[in-house]
Amino acid sequence: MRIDVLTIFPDYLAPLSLSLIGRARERGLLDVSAHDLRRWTSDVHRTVDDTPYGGGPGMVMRPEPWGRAFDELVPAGVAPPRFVVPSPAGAPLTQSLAAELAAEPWLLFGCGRYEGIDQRVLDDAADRMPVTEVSLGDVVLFGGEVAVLAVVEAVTRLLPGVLGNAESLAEESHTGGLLEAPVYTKPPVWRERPVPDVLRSGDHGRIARWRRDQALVRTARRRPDLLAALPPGTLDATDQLA
Ligand SMILES: Nc1ncccc1[N+](=O)[O-]
Repeated sequence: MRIDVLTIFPDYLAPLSLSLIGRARERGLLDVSAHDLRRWTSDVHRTVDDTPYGGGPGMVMRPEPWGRAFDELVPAGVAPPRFVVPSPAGAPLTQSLAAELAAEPWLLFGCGRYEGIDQRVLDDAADRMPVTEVSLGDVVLFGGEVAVLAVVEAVTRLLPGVLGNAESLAEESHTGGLLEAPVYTKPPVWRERPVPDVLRSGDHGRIARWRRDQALVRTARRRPDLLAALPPGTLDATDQLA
């Protein structure tokens, strides 16, 4: 997968060189480039923003640098990327959206700053590539960079070969629609708190049942909305929600 990020703070994307993502890049599974949007400015002050038409606080990102960046990065005649723009006005980032993005060969991320990006940038982009505005949550951040780190992590860990142990993909929260069960490791007792006996019983049937029950209870308590959204038939007669 090829990933390009347009930002005025390329250093914000430095964490993409660390850990699993860094190793995936070294192994050629990922090609990640952060581009300083100011590279496509044309004035001595390398201006990227201006005051909003119609008044209002703050500044808006001007369209010209974005347009020049698209012209260079996405020339006519090449299969275009999917343009992903983190924004509080975007669709919620979910595991299923991450899986959808993980199927794309090329993602171009646009990091908004200030009060946002001139709408004509998104309109111009939509003329040449699919555009997806995505939100990390109903909270306002300073800009899109932190959200890009989160989206890139959610997407790239789904790519074949990036995670060492494919097992962990199967047993995690939000994959089966439920929150995952609590996890334990050594020591068997810590500050007089024992690990639940069932987990040390070696009885894999009982362990799977216990984990499912814990996941159901947790989901019912913390995220009843997820329970309501479960596809029909997910819960069976053996599932207890209390
Ligand atoms: N919530 C956000 N605030 C600013 C920029 C991007 C955001 N987001 O969620 O992707």
